[in-house]
Amino acid sequence: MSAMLTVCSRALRGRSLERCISSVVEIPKLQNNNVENEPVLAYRAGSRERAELADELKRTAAVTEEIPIVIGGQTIKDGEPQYQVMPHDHSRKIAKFYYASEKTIQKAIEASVEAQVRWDRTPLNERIRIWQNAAELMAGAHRQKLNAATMLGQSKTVVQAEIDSAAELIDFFRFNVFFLKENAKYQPISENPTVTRNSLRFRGIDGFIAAISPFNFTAIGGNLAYTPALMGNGVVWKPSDTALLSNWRIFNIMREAGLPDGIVNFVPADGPTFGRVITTSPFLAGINFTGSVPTFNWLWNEVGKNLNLYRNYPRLIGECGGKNYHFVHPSADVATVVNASIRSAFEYCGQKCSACSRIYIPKSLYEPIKEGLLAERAKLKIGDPTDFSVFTAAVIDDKAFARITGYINGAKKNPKNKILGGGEFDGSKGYFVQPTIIETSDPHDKLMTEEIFGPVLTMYVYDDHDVMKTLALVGSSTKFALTGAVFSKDVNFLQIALEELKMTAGNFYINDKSTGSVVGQQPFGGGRMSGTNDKAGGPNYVMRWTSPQSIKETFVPLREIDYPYMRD
Ligand SMILES: NC(=O)c1ccc[n+]([C@@H]2O[C@H](COP(=O)([O-])OP(=O)(O)OC[C@H]3O[C@@H](n4cnc5c(N)ncnc54)[C@H](O)[C@@H]3O)[C@@H](O)[C@H]2O)c1
Ligand SMILES: N[C@@H](CCC=O)C(=O)O
Repeated sequence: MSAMLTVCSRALRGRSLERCISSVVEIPKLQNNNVENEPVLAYRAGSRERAELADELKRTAAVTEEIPIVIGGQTIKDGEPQYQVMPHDHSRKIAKFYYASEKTIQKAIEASVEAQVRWDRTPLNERIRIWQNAAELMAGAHRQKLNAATMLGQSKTVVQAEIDSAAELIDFFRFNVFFLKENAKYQPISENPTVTRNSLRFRGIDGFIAAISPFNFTAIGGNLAYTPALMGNGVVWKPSDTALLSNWRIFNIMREAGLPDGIVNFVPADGPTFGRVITTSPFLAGINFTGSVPTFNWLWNEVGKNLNLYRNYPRLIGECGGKNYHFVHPSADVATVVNASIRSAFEYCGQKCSACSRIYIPKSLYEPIKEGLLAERAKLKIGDPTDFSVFTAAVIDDKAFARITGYINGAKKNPKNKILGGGEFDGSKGYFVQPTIIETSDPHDKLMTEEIFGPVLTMYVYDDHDVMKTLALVGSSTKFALTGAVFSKDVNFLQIALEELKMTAGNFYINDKSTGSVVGQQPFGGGRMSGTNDKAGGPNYVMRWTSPQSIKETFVPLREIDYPYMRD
């Protein structure tokens, strides 16, 4: 229906209960809705995808790509150059970029605020078309460019890149469109639409959204910046220094897909400088953050301090760290526990927010599980991620290397802790830390309670008859509640665990590893200090980025003030 304003002349002559004007509100007609997860390609020897990836890896590794700041379509090269290096070979620079100055960040804010007004008027169908184009480009022509940048820049093996920078990224783009359409189906009740018509429309939020993304998932950068944009917002995107190249490729795909300049502005910057400028802007409408607890706490505190400055209450969405657990019951299947724990703890060097880093094992299963974990750990090949036989590569940077090895060195000195496997590291060529398994006698040791974010798995062995007491420790010993898994063949126990562990994980797995959530299948996010649990990949996430407006239109003139009972 096109927007109409037809004035009824008879009504204007004063005849009551007559339709006066027609509706001016257009409810968008959105095409039929269906969606499926992007298939994960296998990269078997001789496959087309493997050959295409090999070419792209060569092309990407051959140059140091120069990445500018982009504001309103204008490219800027501000300040001292910075470099993104390959974590597994840190002498090799993969990208050169620039930290935006305070003035440049301010300029990006102004461009986003201005663009938001225009963009919010762009019909939903037009926005959806751009997102669908982008998903097709990511799935086809640019898939291997995204994967190559993620493998070389963030040191991911092919399977870890494919599930992230291909499948999950594409899924975010397709599913957010799907959820937007599903949510748009709801229109409020209109009891008699010829007299009064009620409607609800999605608006962006006036101001700008700051998207601040982590290094460990290319897809998360894309989701944090572009889901607010889909919903009609202007965005200032600060990518992580150590994921710049892959994030830059997303930015360019969105331009190619047809996103107008200025809606998302690409602003690499020093974290605290960026944080200070955005939290002191009156136009701050929201922060879409994924990263560590200290950074999110800092941002939250700054927003609190500046509350009187803002035009809106800024929405604070923060998905943070975890101390994810595997809890093993005496009835568990040992092989599943071993394989799931190795994958969860050591894939991508334990640098998934969902990685298992503590495991509770009953005494009765101690020997087979310990032996299994150590045997499998010893087989893992660590090295250059472009070598297809490698299980995992290097940790992201020198800071991560220092933090993780600090925990390992601390464990070596503590008599309560015993390194059972691994414990070696070498940062001379790349930031390599061997997958490490530690046994502790103290369930409150920092190895069992703090986020390490590296390839370190700590086990605590409990007496079988203390199973309930140990279950209680899972939630009481740490402030995090992101992911967790319980392994058991005893249905009664699983039912108890489901209740006892309810608040210990936003993503809870039964007889499966704590990692590997899929968009649309396991919407992701944790509670307690693991974040605001807005469930990326779920139906409500898009709704966090709209400020909906309720509209009531009345088509008949109002002729009196008194109510009928007053005349009875
Ligand atoms: N819950 C989830 O969904 C989820 C997903 C991925 C990662 N994570 C968490 O992210 C962390 C790892 O990522 P990281 O090392 O990139 O985290 P980080 O907190 O160091 O950095 C995240 C982003 O914040 C920026 N930043 C740093 N200080 C800032 C400041 N004062 N103001 C504004 N921005 C600032 C960084 O430059 C980066 O872009 C882990 O704790 C992990 O568990 C959580
Ligand atoms: N989707 C990821 C979590 C993202 C955090 O780093 C998983 O469940 O493995």
